Amino acid sequence: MFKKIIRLSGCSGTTIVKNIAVAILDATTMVVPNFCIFFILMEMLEPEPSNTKLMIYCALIAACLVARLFSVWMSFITHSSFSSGAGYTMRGNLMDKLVKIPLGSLLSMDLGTINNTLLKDVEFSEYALSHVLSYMLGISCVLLLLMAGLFVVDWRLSLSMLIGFPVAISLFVWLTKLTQKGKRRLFQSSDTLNNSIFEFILGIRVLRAHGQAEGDMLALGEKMKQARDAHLKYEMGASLAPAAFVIFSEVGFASLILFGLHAIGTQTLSLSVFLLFLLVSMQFFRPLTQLAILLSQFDYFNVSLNRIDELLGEKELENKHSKDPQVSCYEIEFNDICFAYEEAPLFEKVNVVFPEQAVTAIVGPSGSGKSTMMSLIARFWDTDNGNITIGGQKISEMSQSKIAQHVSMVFQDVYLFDDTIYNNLVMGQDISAEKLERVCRQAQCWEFIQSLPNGLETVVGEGGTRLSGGEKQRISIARALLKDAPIVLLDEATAALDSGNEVLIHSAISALIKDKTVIVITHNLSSVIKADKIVVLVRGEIEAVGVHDELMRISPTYQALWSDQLKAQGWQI
Ligand SMILES: Nc1ncnc2c1ncn2[C@@H]1O[C@H](COP(=O)(O)OP(=O)(O)OP(=O)(O)O)[C@@H](O)[C@H]1O
Repeated sequence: MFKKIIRLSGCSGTTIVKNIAVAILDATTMVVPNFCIFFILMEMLEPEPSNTKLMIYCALIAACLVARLFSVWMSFITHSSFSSGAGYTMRGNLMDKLVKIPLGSLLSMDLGTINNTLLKDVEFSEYALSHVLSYMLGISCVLLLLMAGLFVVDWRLSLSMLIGFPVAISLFVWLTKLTQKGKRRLFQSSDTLNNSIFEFILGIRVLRAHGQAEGDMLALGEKMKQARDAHLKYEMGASLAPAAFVIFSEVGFASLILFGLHAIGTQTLSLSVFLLFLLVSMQFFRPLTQLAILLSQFDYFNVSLNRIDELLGEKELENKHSKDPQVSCYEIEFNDICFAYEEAPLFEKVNVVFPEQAVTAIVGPSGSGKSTMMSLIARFWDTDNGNITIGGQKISEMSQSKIAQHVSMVFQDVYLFDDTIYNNLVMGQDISAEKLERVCRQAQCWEFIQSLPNGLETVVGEGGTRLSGGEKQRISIARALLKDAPIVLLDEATAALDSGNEVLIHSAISALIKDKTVIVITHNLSSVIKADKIVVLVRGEIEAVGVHDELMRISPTYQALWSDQLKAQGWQI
């Protein structure tokens, strides 16, 4: 476990040595005065006490008090800087990991679990490193020093003090192991509840519209109860180990008194030594209770560390070459692509070319793999076999940032950040005011931005909640236009818009796709008639490739899609 702490916290050997040194100094300043008091008492019981010796003991006590001020201050600084440094490193590594794992895997993870790991587990680790680990270290040093001192004075009494330890330690380890499952259950119930709370907030509109405002459908009440029960069960189980440890180790106190009285009776022990043991045993058994509680908290910390470690162990997108290959043309090619989300393959040896500076439409029934094709081009997932190339260069050898430079995407669901329209548009790029206005006009969003109270400085709310669907869509097109990437992927970009918005967005899209390699997915077949190439996809297989007239002759699926669309247009509400 210590290896894991060092690995995950990123702390150096020097930091560990510093922490241990401070703990030893702290413990020494606590233990030495006890023995000095004993020696002062012994000296005073002598017929002629030595003033020099008494002065030395008093000076030692004073020196320990001064050193203690320093050690307390030092331990506060070293432990806090260790724990906050470790928290910073863990959070940084986790964020770095989230950037490197395939987007598809990331999106399929539970939001509640990621949130709990990034916030709760890291926070608890910080707390455990600054409070639990440091106190454990300090208390252990005090106990070891006290015991070493006592062994020097009288090993028989020392052994009698430790008589209950073998049983106490065995019971502690056994009971701690027994609560492992409870700990996992506690974390899982917290993740599940957290996830449902996220779902509740994100889906609040749907829930209210369906009279589910109290979240009954998500069984929030039940999940809260489960979290409460898991917590209660864990607390009850977790308190057993420290309780058993304290009870059995304190048997040593009774054994010390019995053995001490017996030894005094047989005149093999002096009263002063017995008094020393009684005095020091108070200092010994009290911190032992604290140590037992800290040890069980430390075990809880172990679960948090494992969860952080698990997330850090998630598979990353592979980058086979350190240098990004140069791309001079933007034709996209699928060569023998095999891909499966889970067990069942979706694509098996798919071959298709998306020509440069041409519009290719992908059509096919729902679930045939159209969006997956786009996700693979953007390298949200890595393929299981085969290569996707841009201008002949494998995308598996390109970094995420390089692919992002080549590819712009516009989806049906637009996400805007809770920031100004300006920042949502430029996305960190340095763009001149003239260019911004020109692009916004092209994307048909300049007028409505100007009509907002703060224009470009208007804050849009989380996810862009203060804007309409059409407004958000035009901003996302302006964003893609500003990026000016040579490849544009449009996934149902105009679905769910009213006809007024659709006209505006179609003219915005025309500006976006000019002279670009464009791949478009749309259920509105009338907009694919003019496409340079149409790919018909059925259950992950390419049924036919061609232009509209050809496909109307050779592709049964394309004919069926048209026939369905014409029927749907005849529908009346
Ligand atoms: N993240 C995922 N994990 C597991 N399976 C997935 C995932 N995303 C999609 N699928 C499955 O892969 C198949 C293809 O999905 P995809 O979204 O690519 O189809 P599509 O043709 O774009 O569908 P639609 O037209 O309805 O949007 C479907 O069976 C879908 O259930």
